[in-house]
Amino acid sequence: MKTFDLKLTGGTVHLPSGPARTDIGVRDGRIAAIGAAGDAGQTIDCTGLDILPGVIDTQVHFREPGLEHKEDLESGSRSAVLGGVTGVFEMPNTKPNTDSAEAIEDKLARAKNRMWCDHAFYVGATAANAPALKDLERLPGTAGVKIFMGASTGDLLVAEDGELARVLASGSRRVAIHAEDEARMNERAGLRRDGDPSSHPEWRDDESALLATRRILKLAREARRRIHVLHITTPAELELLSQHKDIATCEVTPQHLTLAAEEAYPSIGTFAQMNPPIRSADHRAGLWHWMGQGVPDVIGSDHAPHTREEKAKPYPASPSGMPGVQTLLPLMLDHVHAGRLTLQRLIDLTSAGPQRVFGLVGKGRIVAGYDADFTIVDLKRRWTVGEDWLASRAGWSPFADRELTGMPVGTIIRGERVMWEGELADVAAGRPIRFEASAFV
Ligand SMILES: NC(=O)N[C@@H](CC(=O)O)C(=O)O
Repeated sequence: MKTFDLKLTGGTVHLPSGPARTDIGVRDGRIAAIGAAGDAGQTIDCTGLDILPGVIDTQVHFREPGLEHKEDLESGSRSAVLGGVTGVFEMPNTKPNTDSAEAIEDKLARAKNRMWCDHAFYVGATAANAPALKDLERLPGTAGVKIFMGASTGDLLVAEDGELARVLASGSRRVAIHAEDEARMNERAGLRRDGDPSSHPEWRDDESALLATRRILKLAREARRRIHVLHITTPAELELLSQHKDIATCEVTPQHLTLAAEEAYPSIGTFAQMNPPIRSADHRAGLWHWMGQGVPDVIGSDHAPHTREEKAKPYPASPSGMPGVQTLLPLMLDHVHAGRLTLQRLIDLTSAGPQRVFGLVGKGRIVAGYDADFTIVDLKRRWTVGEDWLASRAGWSPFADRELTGMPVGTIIRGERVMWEGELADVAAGRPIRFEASAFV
């Protein structure tokens, strides 16, 4: 019998202590040894490549059930592994909404043998299911509860303080929040200019986001509940969140770190429309400032696919959201190449950060005993994002034709080579992600 099932040799391995030129031995889907000698059933030569802990994207919308013309669990997760992502948390604004035990069980059944990466599903909060959330959030394969404070794609919405308090009082896990203030946005609806998506950030302005974040922080403190504020778009929110680290974590997205209103709306119009909106270059600079201060905990893609035909409708009939799970890591590697953040910080935001924030079992670090999840990258490769490379059913990306430096070459999940140089394995074998007991207290 061989010592290992799989051995990765010759690569630069990004351990919690820092990068090291060493071999990794994998047995039974787990990391069995770092640096030890031994023979293996299969060896992958990683010379010249960097081996990162598997990238975990904690915000994707894969649209199944009900909206499969935009995406499904198979196409969305194929897109994920092609982009080097080994695990995803999938959002509840499907049709029907994922807001019950039946809906979670249905998604888990659909995921079996069809999802390429490991996965967990959020349960959507509503005024009606608030009492049940304390049980729903404990179902195996559940990522926890998601609250939409402002209306976006779908009809999940919990906007009133009383309702929000009831949701926060039901359960103990960290709750993911879409923080935009519904009442303020309703008052400002007249600011939307027909046919002009550049009015999107004027309507859903800074204050709409800041007000919602301020409200949820207060309610979370009263309920003694931990929260995770998704897709932050304003420096003011990051400054505020920096003072509430004991109960609040937060996410930034590659698109808010990369795009700016001044260029995006004139060039791609409604295809740049998302919630919360792409804002000005000054906002983008502010997000990078707070990135440098270590405030964001995770980077999530908010992969939110809609078809070209849907996106081409005139604003504001056009839906909000853009695909992104496949370009998350490539864009961020390009930012590393440009010197905007270190590779070590990126690893923290995409692997160790999600592990810490959500309490994943055996994922997020290259440590003996952990799942053998690796994202293998060529930091020097210069390439152009081609539409034929994109696997999302949406079929487009705001980043198509962009020249980037740094590319995911391989995706290994629990010791299986799921993607190598753009080629997929024969079978999709993603499994539900498990969570530590500490995630529930
Ligand atoms: N981000 C978006 O603009 N859209 C998301 C919903 C959401 O997260 O707001 C979608 O599901 O389309």
